[in-house]
Amino acid sequence: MTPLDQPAAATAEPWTDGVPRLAAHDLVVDQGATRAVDGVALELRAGERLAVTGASGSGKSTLLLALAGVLAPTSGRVDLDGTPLSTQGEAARARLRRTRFGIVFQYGQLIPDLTAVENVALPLLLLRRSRREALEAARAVLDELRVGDVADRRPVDMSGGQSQRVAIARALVTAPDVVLADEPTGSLDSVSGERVMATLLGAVRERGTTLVVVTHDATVAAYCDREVRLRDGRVVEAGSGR
Ligand SMILES: Nc1ncnc2c1ncn2[C@@H]1O[C@H](COP(=O)(O)OP(=O)(O)OP(=O)(O)O)[C@@H](O)[C@H]1O
Repeated sequence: MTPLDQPAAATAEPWTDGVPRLAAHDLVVDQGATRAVDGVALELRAGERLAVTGASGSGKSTLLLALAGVLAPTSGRVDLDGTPLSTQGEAARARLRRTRFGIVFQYGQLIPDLTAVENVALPLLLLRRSRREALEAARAVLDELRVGDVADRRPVDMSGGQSQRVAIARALVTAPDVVLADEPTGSLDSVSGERVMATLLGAVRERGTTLVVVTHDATVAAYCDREVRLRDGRVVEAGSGR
């Protein structure tokens, strides 16, 4: 079994300037008639890795989407480097999502008609990088995540673990400051899931990227710096992951 990444405490920087990379203040998010996130406060420094756990329906995915600025808060706010996302217009928020955030979903959500390398290059093409530059950068990240050999395959011809590595590569290719991952190994068996998670944890650690990962897996949570557990949209337990 591949061991998970080394604990991050040794490299975690102390607070330097007092401004967290990502912060939620009194965050409330309604989903239809449901108060999915109900007054969450969080502060994450650069390079910190947070696991969000909780039962199905406890608000984990909604919290993640609000942290990314995809879902607008009903009240409260999310700050990136001290600047509220909500004070930015939709176009500026969309640009922030493309440049500062990387998002990984449970089922990868790769575009089926594109090859792995084209899927990974896409965020760079959306940022108007040249096709050649984008494809080169995409191949480099695929190699790093040990899926360079499937670069020219379409998702249908990849295993679940390979697809998730490609999805992680797509989230990392723009060198985002924050990666948000929603059950990124939830569709995989435990051995394959652990390997993929080790890859993700190692890659963000190497880059000093802040990570918020929604997980049901206690092992994953244990290797993050911190864990918060949600119940009915509220943080019921917050503590060190280790
Ligand atoms: N689009 C929506 N419309 C209405 N209610 C929603 C919507 N999305 C989520 N909800 C409700 O909001 C609450 C939180 O859902 P959310 O998906 O954030 O939880 P979760 O912890 O991520 O669950 P899971 O582990 O099953 O993915 C649940 O009660 C859910 O039914």
